[in-house]
Amino acid sequence: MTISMPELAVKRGMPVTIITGFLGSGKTTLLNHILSNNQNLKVAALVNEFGDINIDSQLLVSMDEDMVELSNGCICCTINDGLVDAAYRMLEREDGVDHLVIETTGVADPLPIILTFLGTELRELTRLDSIITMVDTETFTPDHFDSEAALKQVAYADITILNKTDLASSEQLEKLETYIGSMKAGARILHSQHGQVPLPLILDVWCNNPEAYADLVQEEIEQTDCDRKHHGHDHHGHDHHGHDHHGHDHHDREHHHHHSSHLDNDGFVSVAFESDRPFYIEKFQHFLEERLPQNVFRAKGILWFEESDLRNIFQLSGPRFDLKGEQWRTAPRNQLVFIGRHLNGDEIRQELTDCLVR
Ligand SMILES: Nc1nc2c(ncn2[C@@H]2O[C@H](COP(=O)(O)OP(=O)(O)OP(=O)(O)O)[C@@H](O)[C@H]2O)c(=O)[nH]1
Repeated sequence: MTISMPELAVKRGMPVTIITGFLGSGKTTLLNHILSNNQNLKVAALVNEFGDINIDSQLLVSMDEDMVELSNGCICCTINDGLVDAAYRMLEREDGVDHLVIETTGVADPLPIILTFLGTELRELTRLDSIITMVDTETFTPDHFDSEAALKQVAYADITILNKTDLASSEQLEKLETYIGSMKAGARILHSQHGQVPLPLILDVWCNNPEAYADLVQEEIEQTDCDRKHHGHDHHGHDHHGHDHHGHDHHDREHHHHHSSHLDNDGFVSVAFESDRPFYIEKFQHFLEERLPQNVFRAKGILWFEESDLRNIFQLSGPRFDLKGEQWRTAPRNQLVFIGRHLNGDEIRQELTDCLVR
């Protein structure tokens, strides 16, 4: 097979790990654990985030910046467009990368990403090592948040990590383990708190079996070849989407792959807020406790308070939130993302504006 990239001094067979899991389940926490404990293994990460501002990149442990690539938006399209390019950049690095880790957004169906590795020219250059699915043991229930994506994340897992065991009873944990075992015979299941699992259990484990999706892979290969014919030598040929002024994707169904039917992120939307003015701490706290819409499922951000010299990392996941202070490394500013169903962005932004110092 010929590849249209001129510079082909790339490494072959690079192991790839996909970390998936629902909003707030602990994907970034696991990635940080990997990046802090990888020792001699050179790990590069691709992080895809749902929301218009990249908060995750700022929450990753300090490391060689070139080793992390980011993108925002709907994973079905955006990452596929950029994924092949980004993977190539990693493969071509002169100083070499030993392992590629991809963190999906919390509302992503992992299948299109799996198929991108198995069904495009990347299949000759990479080896899908495993799909790891993080599960929040405290909040996950068999209705999987009414989200098709959440169900698929569990269904496609090669390794399931039942995370946040500190927040769940042993009964809850046992029930969840039985449920997941019933969905997938022979599932590999690990338990963790803050993603702390021994890396030899999750990296270079040869857990993915491409035969499991052989038919879909075959279709993807045919589709990719067909795209290539129609789109000249563009090596991924996913020329099927545009952005509106909010940076959200519009999908052109005509060219859209059959398996990327997960177009609406299961109804989840994200609302971003940024400001160069600080919040009054009391007003912000009042907003969180009294005014925050019930349907906010997840929020995260970097907060600047009038009353504090610290950069406050804000995390809200399901029923709980926390703030952690650390030193600013940049000029202070506020950056926040709220994620949920049926959110009224204007209302949330107005509430937040009212918390700012004038
Ligand atoms: N108590 C407890 N909190 C945890 C654990 N693992 C992660 N968290 C917290 O859960 C919150 C969400 O974790 P993240 O790693 O950001 O989750 P994520 O899956 O990357 O979230 P999205 O980016 O929204 O998809 C953070 O506040 C973490 O500190 C755990 O085992 N126990």
